[in-house]
Amino acid sequence: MVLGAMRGQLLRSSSCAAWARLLRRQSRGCVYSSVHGFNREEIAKKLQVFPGGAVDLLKQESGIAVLTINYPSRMNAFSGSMMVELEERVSQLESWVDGKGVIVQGAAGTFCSGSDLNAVRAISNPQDGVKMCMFMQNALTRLLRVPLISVALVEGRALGGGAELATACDFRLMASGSAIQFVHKHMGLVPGWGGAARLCRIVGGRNALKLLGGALKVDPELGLQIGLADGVLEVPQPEEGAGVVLQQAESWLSQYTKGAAPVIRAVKKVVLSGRELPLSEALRTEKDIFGTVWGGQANLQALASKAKHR
Ligand SMILES: CCCC(=O)SCCNC(=O)CCNC(=O)[C@H](O)C(C)(C)COP(=O)(O)OP(=O)(O)OC[C@H]1O[C@@H](n2cnc3c(N)ncnc32)[C@H](O)[C@@H]1OP(=O)(O)O
Repeated sequence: MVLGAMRGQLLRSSSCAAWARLLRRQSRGCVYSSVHGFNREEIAKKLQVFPGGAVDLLKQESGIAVLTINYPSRMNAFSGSMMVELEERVSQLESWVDGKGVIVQGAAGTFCSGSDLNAVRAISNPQDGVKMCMFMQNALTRLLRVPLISVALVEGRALGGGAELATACDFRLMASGSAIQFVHKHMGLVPGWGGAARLCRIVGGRNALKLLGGALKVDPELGLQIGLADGVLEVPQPEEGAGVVLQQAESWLSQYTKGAAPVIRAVKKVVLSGRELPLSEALRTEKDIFGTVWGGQANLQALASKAKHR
C-alpha cells in the first residue's frame, strides 16, 4: 500500500508537470499572446475607459462557484470594465484548487444582452474592435478551460455576446420563458468572442448556420431539440422568492460535481483534452491525468470500501 501511494505521488507530480506543459503550450489557456501582436495591457487600458456594472464571483463551500454578470440597468450588457473584470474572475477560478463547478448567471432575472452598445459605438473602428474581440476570446476560452464543470444559467435573454458567453460553458440550462439569440446579423456583425466556433461544436455546422444566418430566437424547447440546452428549469411564482432558479441549477450541477475535487477536476481535464487535442496528444494527456488520481485518496478509499456498482 505504501509503495502504491508513493507511486501515485510520483505520477501525480509528473502529471502536474504534464498539465502545466499543456497549458503553457496553449499560452496559459489563451488563444492570443504577444506572438499574435496581442498586447493585453494596452487593450485592458482602452476597455477601462468604458466603466459600469460588475462581474461578481462567489466561491462556495460546496465547491460550486457562482459568477454573476451584473449590470441590470443595461440588461447585463458588458461594459469595457466588466470585460476586464471577467478576465480577473476567470484567473480567480483558475487558481481555486478546491473548486468543482461554476454557474454563470446574469443578475436580476436576465442573462446578458451582449456588448454595451455605448462602448461599441465609441470603439467602432475595426482595429480596436478586433483587439476587444481577442481580449474576450482569451477570457472566454480560459473560462471554458477551467478545470471546473461549468453551466450557463440562462434566464430572460442571452443576446449577441450574451449568447456567445452561454457557449463558453460546458452546459446550458434555460429557464422557462428564456431565449438565446445570436442577433449579430441584425447588428451587421458576426460573432467575434469565439461564439461561432463553439456553437458549431455544440449544435453542428448546419444548425449553427441556421441560428446565425436567421438570427433565430432559441426558446427552451428548440434549445433542447438541437442540443443547445441541456435542461429546462421552471421559473417559480414570484412569491417563492428570488434565487430558486439558481438553487435548481445548483442541484442539477451537483449530480456531476458530487465526489472528491481532484477526481471531478480530472474528469473535466480528460474531457477538455479529448475535446480540444488531436487524438494522440489527447491520449497522452489522458494518461498523465489518470496518473493524478491513480493511488490518490479517493481511489484508495474506494478500494478499501470494496465499492459495488450494482
Ligand atoms: C461581439 C458582441 C456583439 C454584441 O453583443 S452586439 C449587442 C447585441 N445586443 C443588443 O443589440 C441588445 C439590444 N437591446 C435589446 O434588444 C433590448 O434592450 C432587450 C435586451 C431585448 C431588452 O428589452 P426591454 O426589456 O424592452 O428593455 P429596454 O430595451 O428598455 O432595455 C433596458 C435598458 O437596457 C439598455 N440595454 C439593453 N441592452 C443593451 C446593450 N447591449 N447595451 C447597452 N444598453 C443596453 C437599454 O438601452 C435600456 O436602457 P434605457 O432604460 O433606455 O437607459
